[in-house]
Amino acid sequence: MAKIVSRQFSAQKPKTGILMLNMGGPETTEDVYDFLLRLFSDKDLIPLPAQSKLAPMIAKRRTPSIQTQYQKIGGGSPIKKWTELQGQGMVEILDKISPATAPHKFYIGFRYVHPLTEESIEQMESDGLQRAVAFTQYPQYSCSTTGSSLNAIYKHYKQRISPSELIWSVIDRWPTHPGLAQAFADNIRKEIAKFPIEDQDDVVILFSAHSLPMKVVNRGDPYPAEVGATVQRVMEELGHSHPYRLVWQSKVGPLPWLSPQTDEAIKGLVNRDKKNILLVPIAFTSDHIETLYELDLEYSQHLGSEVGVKNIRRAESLNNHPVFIEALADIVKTHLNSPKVCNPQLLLRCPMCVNLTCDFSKEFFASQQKYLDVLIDESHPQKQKGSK
Ligand SMILES: C=CC1=C(C)c2cc3[nH]c(cc4nc(cc5[nH]c(cc1n2)c(C)c5CCC(=O)O)C(CCC(=O)O)=C4C)c(C)c3C=C
Ligand code: FES
Ligand SMILES: [Fe+2]
Repeated sequence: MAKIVSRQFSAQKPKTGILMLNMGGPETTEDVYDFLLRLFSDKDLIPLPAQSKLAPMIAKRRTPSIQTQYQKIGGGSPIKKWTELQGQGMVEILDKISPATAPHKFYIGFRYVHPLTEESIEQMESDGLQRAVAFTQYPQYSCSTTGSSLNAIYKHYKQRISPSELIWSVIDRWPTHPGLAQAFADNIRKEIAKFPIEDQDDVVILFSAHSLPMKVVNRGDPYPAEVGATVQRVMEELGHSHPYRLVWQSKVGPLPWLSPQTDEAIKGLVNRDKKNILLVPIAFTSDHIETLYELDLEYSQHLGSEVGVKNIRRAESLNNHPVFIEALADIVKTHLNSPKVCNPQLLLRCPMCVNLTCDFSKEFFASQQKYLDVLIDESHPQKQKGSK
């Protein structure tokens, strides 16, 4: 369908909307069931037989234990608070460094809690933006995370009756952005400095990322390689000051997942007399249950003393690190300056993908290119006249 690209923008009205995509987490223990229900209903994350019947059963069964975990970290997930701070900081910088696309407004699009991606899209439509950027907050691309959020945008438009006025483009991954690596390196240096001085040279850096089922890895999911790329950039930034490993946490269910598991790696290192360990959550940018519960309580406190570590600490999550916020703004500015709706990498399906939604969703984003071309031509009238 044709879109009207020429519109007047007043100083107050946002011109560019940035939809910050993430999974989200329950704000209170009362929200846990709904969070789990949406998560287990997501066919792009966990395809289950008879999903609409099984999802409520599994969600119900898991709710009490997940509620206990959230209770132990203060009653809920802080992800919305951090995303709001990150978004606010990012648009303030963008208004300064990218005046041509200002005013910028950020929106939060969570997959499993409010504000849901679909709700924020409708808000963006009614705000009458000139263009909309889907900006994943997962630095590394997995079809189970960013892919699922992008599929949700496609599915929303597929069932939407009124015509859309938005021109969508996508920032789908940024695993090696220099600001991301610098912010991680800064938090690592600060945390190593908190080890007893005589132990600081002995520290092993254990980068820990959420694991993936081997079925997903073997389908050709890009996430493991991209997490590895982030680790390499961070280690370069640190001048390879310490030895390190990349390990995987939060396996769910009985099937094989990518390993070594973080808890087993801690045990294995201690058994090999490496007893000063720094844990670094590398695939999520703000605090969440895996950092605050799994890494801090389960591994650092309980497992650590059980297996006899000397010192075990965790690097702070990026949260509102100023270098990280600058990086978010820089990623968006570079994207807005580019004539492309997305990275060519987004348009390639996994070699073993059997999910047709991936195909349709990639087509949907690729189809936005013709509208973006018109918008770019309209914003550079001299270029249009001057050249052939
Ligand atoms: C980059 C991070 C993540 C990837 C990749 C990922 C893949 C993935 N996850 C599941 C299953 C579950 N994940 C659950 C929670 C959860 N997952 C991530 C991140 C990634 N998941 C986070 C940060 C969280 C916790 C949210 C929080 O508030 O901290 C859960 C629910 C919890 C539970 O029931 O144990 C499930 C289930 C799969 C199957 C998968 C890849 C296919
Ligand atoms: S599962 Fe990766 S593109 Fe479909
Ligand atoms: Fe997960």
